Amino acid sequence: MRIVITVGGSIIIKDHDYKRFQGYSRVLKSMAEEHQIMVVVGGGRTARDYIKIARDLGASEALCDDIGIEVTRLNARILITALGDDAYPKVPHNFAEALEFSTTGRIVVMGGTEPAHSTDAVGSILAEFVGADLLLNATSVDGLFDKDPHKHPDAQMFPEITPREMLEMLADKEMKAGTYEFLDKTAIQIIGRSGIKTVIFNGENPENLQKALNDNIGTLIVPNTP
Ligand SMILES: Nc1ncnc2c1ncn2[C@@H]1O[C@H](COP(=O)(O)OP(=O)(O)OP(=O)(O)O)[C@@H](O)[C@H]1O
Ligand SMILES: O=c1ccn([C@@H]2O[C@H](COP(=O)(O)O)[C@@H](O)[C@H]2O)c(=O)[nH]1
Repeated sequence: MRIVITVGGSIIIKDHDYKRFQGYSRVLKSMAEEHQIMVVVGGGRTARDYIKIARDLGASEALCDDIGIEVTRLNARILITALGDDAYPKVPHNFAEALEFSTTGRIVVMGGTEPAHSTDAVGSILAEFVGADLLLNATSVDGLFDKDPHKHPDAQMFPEITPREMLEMLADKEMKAGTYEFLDKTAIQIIGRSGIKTVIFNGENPENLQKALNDNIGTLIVPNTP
């Protein structure tokens, strides 16, 4: 299978520990023995810190986004470093490059592309662009809940949800650098139109990347009903 995996900055660059990158790299290498793997890495707290400095200096939202993109690409380079020869050595800056690099048979790792969305959106566009069979969204919570589980202990996780239902949940969320909500609108719209099978799951433990392939974990995004 051709699989696109988005790895949240919230989990991979959580504590700036090289062992985390080693953990993800081990599992990704093992998955790449059977599947074609393309990875999109998020920016995490580091991106938010840099975006805040830029915003406090009066930078526009687009410039703040661009700074966030730089951080995601830096995180991608660190994962490439951990993967060694199993990864293509350069971070693609667009989808055509990502597809071209993937023809080498190596794992492709990228960060952001252009302003105004999250790396989750990059993952969904990449999945559509390369015709992926599966999009895995590894994040810091067990799946999509009816409200933020970090703020509401009574939040309930959806085992399944449609893109349309997700968009209704996000209708009045703001769109600012570093604050794109958990799977932003662009990501959901692309998942909706491409109909790609998508699983949102807790990727704090790298083994869950493999588990999300076969086991019933997290939230499955199912196609909209007509
Ligand atoms: N309805 C919801 N269901 C699940 N999580 C939610 C929801 N609303 C808000 N969140 C928050 O979204 C966070 C995950 O988003 P975050 O932006 O950290 O994602 P990420 O993609 O893993 O990391 P990063 O954006 O740093 O790359 C969770 O920690 C949770 O607190
Ligand atoms: O294609 C992209 C990717 C990212 N950004 C900006 O960077 C931050 C960090 O990315 P996360 O996916 O949220 O970790 C994001 O909030 C955007 O501000 C972007 O503009 N375009």
